Amino acid sequence: MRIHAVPQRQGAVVERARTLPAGCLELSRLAGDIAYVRPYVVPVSREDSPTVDGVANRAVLIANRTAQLAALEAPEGPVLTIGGDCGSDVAPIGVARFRYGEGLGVMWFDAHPDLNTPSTSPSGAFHGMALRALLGEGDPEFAASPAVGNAVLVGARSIDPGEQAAIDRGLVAREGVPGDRVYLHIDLDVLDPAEFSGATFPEPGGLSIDAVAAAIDALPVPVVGAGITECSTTDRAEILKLAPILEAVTTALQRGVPS
Ligand SMILES: NC(=[NH2+])NCCC[C@H](N)C(=O)O
Repeated sequence: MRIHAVPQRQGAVVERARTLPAGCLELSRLAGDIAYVRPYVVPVSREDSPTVDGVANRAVLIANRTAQLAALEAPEGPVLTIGGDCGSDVAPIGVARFRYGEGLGVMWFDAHPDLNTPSTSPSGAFHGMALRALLGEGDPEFAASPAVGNAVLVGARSIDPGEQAAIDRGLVAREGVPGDRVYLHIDLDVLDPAEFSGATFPEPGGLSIDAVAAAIDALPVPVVGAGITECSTTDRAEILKLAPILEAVTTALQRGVPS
């Protein structure tokens, strides 16, 4: 397997996002130690760019995607992406959708559904639009084509009105396993901030680290890719708490896909 560290912060606009790049690098080191893989750091921009068409830092995000797509050309798989904001998981999931076809489903472990469009977003932050883009909607520049057909939200508890409307019309499910092969997207804000305090956009409540690891261990279908995003802390003790999740994810990825 490969580990791609994507120290992108421009998809988040909160102050705490300033430390996302450093948190990404620290978390990717631990992931590398656990998986015995040297992380590849994708050369994303450290700059900002203006809000265009309702998306903050839009030009920078497009440039960052080009760097990610170049890294995703590597033939060895599967890939564990360590973000960065949740927008850093859009390119790898889009590539997985191409590679694995319609049966690919996405499990979106996140306190937020990330189902905004530029017109419903309260912030202009692309990380809040990431899943909507993967489902083929929102800003056409980012809308996946082919789109992901099936996604399940896990742990969502801070939902904007435009996101609720998308859920109500059945764009995503709230339980079950979304396909015969799955991509795991794990925004660390899915966790209870009382246990892990290092996420960029924490929300009260949430899942325990052990519950997330157990849910991954119990998946009945192959895991073809994964992303762990929104780590804004460099506190070693805090990051070490995440080891059970990294173990579960790397074990699932290394198990591979039966041919
Ligand atoms: N993956 C995340 N941390 N998303 C935060 C999104 C917050 C809010 N819903 C927004 O669109 O701005």
